[in-house]
Amino acid sequence: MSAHGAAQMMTATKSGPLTGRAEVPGDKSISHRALIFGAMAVGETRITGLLEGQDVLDTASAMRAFGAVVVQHGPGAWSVHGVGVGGFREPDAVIDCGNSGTGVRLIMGCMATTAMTATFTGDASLRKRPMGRVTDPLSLFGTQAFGRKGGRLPMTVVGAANPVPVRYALPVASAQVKSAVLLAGLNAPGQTVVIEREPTRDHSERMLLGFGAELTVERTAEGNVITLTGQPELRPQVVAVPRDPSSAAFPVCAALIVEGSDIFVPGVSQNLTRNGIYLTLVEMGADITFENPRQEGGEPVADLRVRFSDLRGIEVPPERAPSMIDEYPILSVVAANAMGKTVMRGVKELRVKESDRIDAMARGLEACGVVVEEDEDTLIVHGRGPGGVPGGATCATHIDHRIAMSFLVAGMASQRPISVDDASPIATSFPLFEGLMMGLGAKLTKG
Ligand SMILES: O=C(O)C1=C[C@@H](OP(=O)(O)O)[C@@H](O)[C@H](O)C1
Ligand SMILES: C=C(OP(=O)(O)O)C(=O)O
Repeated sequence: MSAHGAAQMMTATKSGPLTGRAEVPGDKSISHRALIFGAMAVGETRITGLLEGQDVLDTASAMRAFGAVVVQHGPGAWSVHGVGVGGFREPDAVIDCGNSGTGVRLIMGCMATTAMTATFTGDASLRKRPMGRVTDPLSLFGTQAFGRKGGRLPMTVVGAANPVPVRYALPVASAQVKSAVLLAGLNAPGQTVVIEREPTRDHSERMLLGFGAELTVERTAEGNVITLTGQPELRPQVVAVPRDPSSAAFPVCAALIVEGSDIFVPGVSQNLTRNGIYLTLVEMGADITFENPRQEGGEPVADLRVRFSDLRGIEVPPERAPSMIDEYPILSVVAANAMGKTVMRGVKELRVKESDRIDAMARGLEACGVVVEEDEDTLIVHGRGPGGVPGGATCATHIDHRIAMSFLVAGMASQRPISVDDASPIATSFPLFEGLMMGLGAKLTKG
């Protein structure tokens, strides 16, 4: 929801060893999609492990506004009575996607090829983010969009009454844009083709297949060519949402930098389009073991055992960026606690997330006594070695959950405490972060 409540300052203080079991919540990307695909299927989809973060709750409200019946049965247990592809009804109020880029962009896609009008808005962070990257390809179907200057929310989208299928090569590596085009293609006749040069998270493709759509992915010299046959009848599914590797990265990275730590993080998705952070941490010398690898809910998962480690800075391969795009803020905290410098190139997409994440991390790390270099597409962190970050600063979080969690993790290992000006956005993706981290031994205090 847009109404951003009172700011909640929070402080992290040097913590003893982190130990125990960290059960992180359900995957945010898969949770959004389970609700959306459930709403577009005919009949009842059952979901377990749904992330009950505000981003996902806002998507649940939006699906209700379009006519689906979305019910919570217990913690993480939800059902969606879908209305079928093309079966959405026109919402009678503005759709408020709160803080969620994934929510608004995917929902624009799924209504774009139905003859109806919907107006979208979000919080102060989401209203700054570019929507043209989605409305440009949607216009090829015949959809119209009227937003503020620069393609910003609030925005009214007029769905195409007679959509045509499209062939679209993604100009940016974005699973949100890919998914919006595929969702729009569902209600267009014929075949919609999306070409992605660099692979991005593939949850939409997996889920479309699971819900019974006809979809092929061809790996060619120009990248992945994804072909979707329009106007299928989607069959309702039972969806078990695996634990979120992006959320897991916070306790994992905290354990790596807080001396003496040894934690267990069960059932974390190891989807290859999401596991870049784990490859990178292992290259830096992290002591992580991936135990009991198995399939859960159609995704590869493993249990992670993580111990405090002496880490070294590395060059992160730029082509890895799409598979760890949300993890650069926490990686830069790990880098500050490693020996030597860590070079992160090809990361300009970070500038259009909930905040400009390169700027937010660079300014905050500098305030904590860490030397940082940046340009439009690059972040370089000069490591100070284990426990070497001075800290003693209050960092601005800019309505960005990942910036807030990153600096709180930094404060668990720094010499002096680190505060964040507002921890409330953490509720968008990881509502139980504070309790979970304190349960492991982290020292977090409000104020
Ligand atoms: O499709 C998704 O669920 C997401 C895609 C990524 O965004 P982009 O598509 O903008 O890279 C990621 O940053 C976001 O947290 C979730
Ligand atoms: C970028 C993120 O989410 P979204 O784009 O959905 O707001 C994120 O969760 O880090």
